Amino acid sequence: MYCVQEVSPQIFWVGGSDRRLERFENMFPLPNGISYNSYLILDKKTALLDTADSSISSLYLENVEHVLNGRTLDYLVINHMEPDHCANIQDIVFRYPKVKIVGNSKTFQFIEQLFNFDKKNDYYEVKEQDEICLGEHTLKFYFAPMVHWPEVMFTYETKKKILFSADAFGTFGALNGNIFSDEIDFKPVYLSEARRYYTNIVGKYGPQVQNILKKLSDTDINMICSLHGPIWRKNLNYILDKYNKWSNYEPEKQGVILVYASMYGHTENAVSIIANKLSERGVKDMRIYDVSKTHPSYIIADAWKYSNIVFGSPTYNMGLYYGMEFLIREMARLNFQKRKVSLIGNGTWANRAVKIMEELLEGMKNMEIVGTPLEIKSSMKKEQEGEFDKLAESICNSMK
Ligand SMILES: Cc1cc2nc3c(=O)[nH]c(=O)nc-3n(C[C@H](O)[C@H](O)[C@H](O)COP(=O)(O)O)c2cc1C
Repeated sequence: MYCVQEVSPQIFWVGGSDRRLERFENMFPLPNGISYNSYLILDKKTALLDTADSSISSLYLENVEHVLNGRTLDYLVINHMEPDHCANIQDIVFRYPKVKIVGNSKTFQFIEQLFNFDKKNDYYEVKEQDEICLGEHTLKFYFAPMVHWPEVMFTYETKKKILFSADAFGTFGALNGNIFSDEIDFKPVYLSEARRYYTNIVGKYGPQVQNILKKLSDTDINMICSLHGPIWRKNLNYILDKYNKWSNYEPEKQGVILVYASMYGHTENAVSIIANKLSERGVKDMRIYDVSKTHPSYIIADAWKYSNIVFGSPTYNMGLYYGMEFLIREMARLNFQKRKVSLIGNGTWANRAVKIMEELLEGMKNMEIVGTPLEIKSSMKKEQEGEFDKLAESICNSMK
């Protein structure tokens, strides 16, 4: 049976959640599932904003049919062509053959690449800030290229001041009956997953996120409806402030995460010793991660949050232990920047770990090496403790 909620009079959430999917994009673990949001506006004309993933197709189509209650669908607005949101386009255009498909030139290019139906005559191409009047509600389109994909646009409903923001402001995590962020204890339940979603999925495109935030800075917004996760209708500045920080690559917190690779425990031991020394000097709320144990998406999310990172890695076949190399390369690929980094390298006959980590970091913007990198030979010895004290001191000073 259908499962929908009213977002505002005449506007309905017709999406659904998938709690079975193991990994988003077949890559990112989803311990709490994910929601696929879609919205339907009933006015003189009807408009559906985006569709949903194929995993929830049958529920989704029933939801749309239920809310339309026998009416026809006039517009299908495509803010984002990624398959987790556009998978039901074909079903929608076949069920509602008079529907106009609203998008930009890139949207239509991607539709033709992904699908095999020919509905060119029903394309309704919009340009930046074009408007479509539905009756009392008016949709205004703001292009947000590369706020994940090049065709992305945000749709702003001018009467109720609702921003339909595509993937922006989205989060991992299924919806659990409550679809509004103010009905949920957002911070403990969703914030870390919102950060993990942003940093890993959209994080590379910080400048593009800044562009759309600037473009909309004079626009009154009462509600933000993303394609994933809860809707924002209260305390919007909270999530806008997070997005501003995240897209500027600014840390949310002065603090340290320590990330290590270790086969036999000696590099782990060195990292634990530094963490203890930092704790003795008053550093609070640290995180230690083993790259072989924790999925990189979690480490990247916390790296975005904290000001300082300590990387510790063994040398492996004259290279860097590959979990560590993968992680740092992935951070670089995501345009990660503006952090203070300290290094610990380990090796038994030719220690190359520090050198390689330094080279990888040199390719990233505004990464400052804090303290003298530590090189250990196989295992940490008492005679080296002074160097560890100095490194801990430098890290603490860098956070003042
Ligand atoms: C497959 C393999 C390759 C290694 N290659 C190197 C190397 O090229 N140079 C080197 O100095 N040590 C090398 N080592 C030794 C490790 O760096 C050493 O075991 C490590 O520093 C110990 O740290 P851990 O106890 O944290 O694993 C290698 C070890 C293994 C198992």
